[in-house]
Amino acid sequence: MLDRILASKKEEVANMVVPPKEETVKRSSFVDALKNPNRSLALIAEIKRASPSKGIINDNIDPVEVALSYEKAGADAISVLTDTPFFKGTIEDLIKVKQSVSIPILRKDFIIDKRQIDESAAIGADAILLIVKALGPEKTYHFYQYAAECGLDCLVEVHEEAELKQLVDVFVPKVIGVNNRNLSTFHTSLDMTDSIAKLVPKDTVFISESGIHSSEDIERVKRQGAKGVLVGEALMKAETPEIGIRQLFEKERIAANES
Ligand SMILES: O=P(O)(O)OC[C@@H](O)[C@@H](O)c1c[nH]c2ccccc12
Repeated sequence: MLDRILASKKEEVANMVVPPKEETVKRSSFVDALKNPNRSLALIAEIKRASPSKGIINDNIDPVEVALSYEKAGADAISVLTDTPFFKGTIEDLIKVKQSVSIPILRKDFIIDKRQIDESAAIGADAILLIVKALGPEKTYHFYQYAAECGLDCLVEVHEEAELKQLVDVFVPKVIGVNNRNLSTFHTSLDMTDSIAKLVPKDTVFISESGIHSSEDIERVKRQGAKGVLVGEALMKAETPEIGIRQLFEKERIAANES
């Protein structure tokens, strides 16, 4: 599946027109937000209408309303899918969300070309996702540096131990995420967080991404060493985004009440 997405992205990029840089964008630091979370674990709450693995998740949303609810419920950052063919997200979603909240925005897409980094800066993203499996470690490094020149932070995503080992031989990013979902097979297991956690360099913020549905899952990845989580489906399917976030961090509230 990743191959299909990347092939479609290649075509998209060939036809893209990068919008002019918006000088008035006020960037907010993704890295700082993750380092100073509102809870014992940072929450990146995702706006995701659909995915190739789950089909339609929740098509009936106003991304601005969801973003405002995420911010109000104490999310530390918001991830906005901007890929249209596979995830039903749009660049307009990100532009509107950035204009409505003050917490940092991660552009979630498949970045394979530097011009998409220019575009991300122009539309107001604060950070971008770089997928090591799609880029390889060297290109990930070059894109990471170029993003920094554009004022953007990166979430560098790995899935396997070997990928992480190759990556840290080249450079150590400030934020590394493990995708608990294999993008080729869609198999999802929180065991991935466990195996990757052991290899993440000490000063790197470590994020567990995908397949997190309950407060038990949150406690589990926290025990495994994650400093943050990226959650989409569980929040998009909750009665409201606030209720979803409250339920995810229920154990934490109980612990706080008891002490
Ligand atoms: O909806 P979930 O299982 O909570 O997952 C969110 C996020 O981790 C997932 O959307 C994601 C992680 N890495 C990606 C790369 C591309 C597209 C999507 C993703």
